[in-house]
Amino acid sequence: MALKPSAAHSGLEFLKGHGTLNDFVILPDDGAEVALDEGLVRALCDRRAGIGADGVLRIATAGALLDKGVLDTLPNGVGESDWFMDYRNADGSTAEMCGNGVRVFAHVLVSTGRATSGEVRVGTRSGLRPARVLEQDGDRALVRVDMGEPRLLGVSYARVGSRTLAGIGIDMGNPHLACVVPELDEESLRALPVDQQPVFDTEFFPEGVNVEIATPVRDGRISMRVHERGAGETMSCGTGIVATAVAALADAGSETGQVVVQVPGGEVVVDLSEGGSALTGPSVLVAEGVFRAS
Ligand SMILES: N[C@@H](CCC[C@H](N)C(=O)O)C(=O)O
Repeated sequence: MALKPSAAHSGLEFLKGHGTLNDFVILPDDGAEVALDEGLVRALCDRRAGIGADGVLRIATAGALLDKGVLDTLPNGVGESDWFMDYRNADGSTAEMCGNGVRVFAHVLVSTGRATSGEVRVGTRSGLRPARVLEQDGDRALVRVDMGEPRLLGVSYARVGSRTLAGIGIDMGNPHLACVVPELDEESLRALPVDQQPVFDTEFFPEGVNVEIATPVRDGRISMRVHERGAGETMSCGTGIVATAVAALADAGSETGQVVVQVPGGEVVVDLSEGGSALTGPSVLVAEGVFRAS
């Protein structure tokens, strides 16, 4: 796709893409000219009246977002000339990070000529997340993202349907409760009402939380579902996948290693090293057009 940076016009140029079916409207808005308020994000993400997505990824330089007051300060490691992934959940709320989003964002930067292949510097509200497009065949790519150090917050609980599940709170830049359930298999995971908002400890997670439920590690693999803050159940969540890989490996007595994570939207690979993590998975661009904002 060869969408040019957006210019002032009556509609909004957009791209649509997904990473393991976690789908995004991408707004090329290099100079941060668009007033991306809650109403516009909701309209874009509306699956009937809009384009439909779990979230919006605005492409702008960090410097432009700073000038326009969207950012108060430059997050850790991010320079003014870096491309910044201004992420919004479908309900219009802002989130610090989106792992699948960074894969799609880096793919778009390379495919629109904003970045060359090699290491792509992606600014996020939780700091710099370098990404590398490992393979690209037009609208399909395989992208690896340096996801930073997962930070353990302690044990908490979520109520999902009639079950109370213990999990580990993990900060991936954004908050997660990763529940690895000992006796769970793929069939019983499918039966859980993950589409309903889980009840969680609001004192432990005052800013809300993304809740993941997963099977234990078997042959280096886990299966996971997620209820995302600000979006409901999604088919995949990159930050949640890394958090859950951390919890699943801890459950198996390890801190480092590789875990293949199966989510409803596909499969990704997590590599955990001392003090770091990486997420490798697909990015697919499916459409481009003009949104007629009313
Ligand atoms: N789907 C994302 C996470 C998006 C943000 C999340 N809903 C939050 O509010 O923290 C991912 O791939 O990481």
